[in-house]
Amino acid sequence: MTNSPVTVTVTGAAGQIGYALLFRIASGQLLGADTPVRLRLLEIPAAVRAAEGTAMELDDAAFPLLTGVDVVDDAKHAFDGVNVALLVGARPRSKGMERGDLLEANGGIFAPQGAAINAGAADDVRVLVVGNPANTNALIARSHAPDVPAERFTAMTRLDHNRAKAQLARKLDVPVADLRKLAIWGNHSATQYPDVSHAEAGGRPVPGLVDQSWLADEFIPRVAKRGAEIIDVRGASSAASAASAAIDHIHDWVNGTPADDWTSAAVASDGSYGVPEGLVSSFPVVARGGRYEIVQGLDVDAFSRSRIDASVAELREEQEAVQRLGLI
Ligand SMILES: NC(=O)c1ccc[n+]([C@@H]2O[C@H](COP(=O)([O-])OP(=O)(O)OC[C@H]3O[C@@H](n4cnc5c(N)ncnc54)[C@H](O)[C@@H]3O)[C@@H](O)[C@H]2O)c1
Ligand SMILES: O=C(O)C[C@H](O)C(=O)O
Repeated sequence: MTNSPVTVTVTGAAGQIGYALLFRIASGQLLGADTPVRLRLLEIPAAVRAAEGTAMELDDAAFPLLTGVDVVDDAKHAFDGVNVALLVGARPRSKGMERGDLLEANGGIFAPQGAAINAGAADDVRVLVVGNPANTNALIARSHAPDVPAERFTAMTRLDHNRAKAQLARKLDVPVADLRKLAIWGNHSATQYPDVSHAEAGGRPVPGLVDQSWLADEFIPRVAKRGAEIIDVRGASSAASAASAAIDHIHDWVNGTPADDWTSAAVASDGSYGVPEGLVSSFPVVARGGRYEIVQGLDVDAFSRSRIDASVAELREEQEAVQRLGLI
């Protein structure tokens, strides 16, 4: 990143994730304390006034790194010259819905946004899709942006990764900072596979520290269904934790992951680990030189294989569904 202002566009800026995200971006937590930021807030017309209220609060916070805030209701303007695009704006699910139920409702948002990114984004644009169903929305946006390298369209599974870390730390009674090499595979949905088979706690292999029944019957479903659990308990879907994970995802993409660790992100598959090329699937990834790269050469045992295959099968079904809807 340079020291000239970076343009960051946040869609759904008046929503609950937007409200938790914007102040952290403006304070420098997204890109670092030396990088000035220009914010673009995209909303639907009915929510523009609320976004303008948030822009007023951003002014009032007097962030030294914030060089300007624009509130807009058209995608073309929102993505003109954008360097970092956070596609949050979408309808969240309510109690009893699966994320797949949102496919049609939210799919229509991401085709025009992909086209607007294709038309106007900066050459170094990085896109993170947060709005659900995030993996397939990223696929839709990417398919309308043929001039942007596929690797620039990612979807968020960092919240799942962070949730997995928190659950494992609690089980082992260790600080989260002691944990390395967890991975989320597949879809950001209940089929996702939170994988600890390569994980370490304070340098010790995690598989020797937990039993398989805890992993299969408690840990995996707890992490995979945490979104629904939050909706049930909080009465609204995760917001501050989702914003925090979005900050982590972009921060690491730009600044790199630590040498002795990896993280998780949903990226365009290159066919690694048998995941069909092009699907936006979560993998263990490292960030080097401003690029996310899939960690290669990991052993995948039979249990992991069946979990990864199940989640990838769901991604293929979603891909076929949006093909039928004419969205890709
Ligand atoms: N990937 C993840 O880990 C993760 C985690 C939490 C939430 N989510 C998803 O993030 C999305 C947003 O959640 P939220 O709680 O902030 O919802 P919210 O309803 O509070 O806010 C969504 C905002 O998006 C706006 N919006 C709708 N269509 C738009 C469009 N075409 N362009 C711009 N803005 C538009 C709405 O006006 C609203 O202000 C949901 O899809 C939710 O399921 C994903
Ligand atoms: O679960 C949801 O619908 C919201 C979000 O994807 C989450 O994981 O919290």
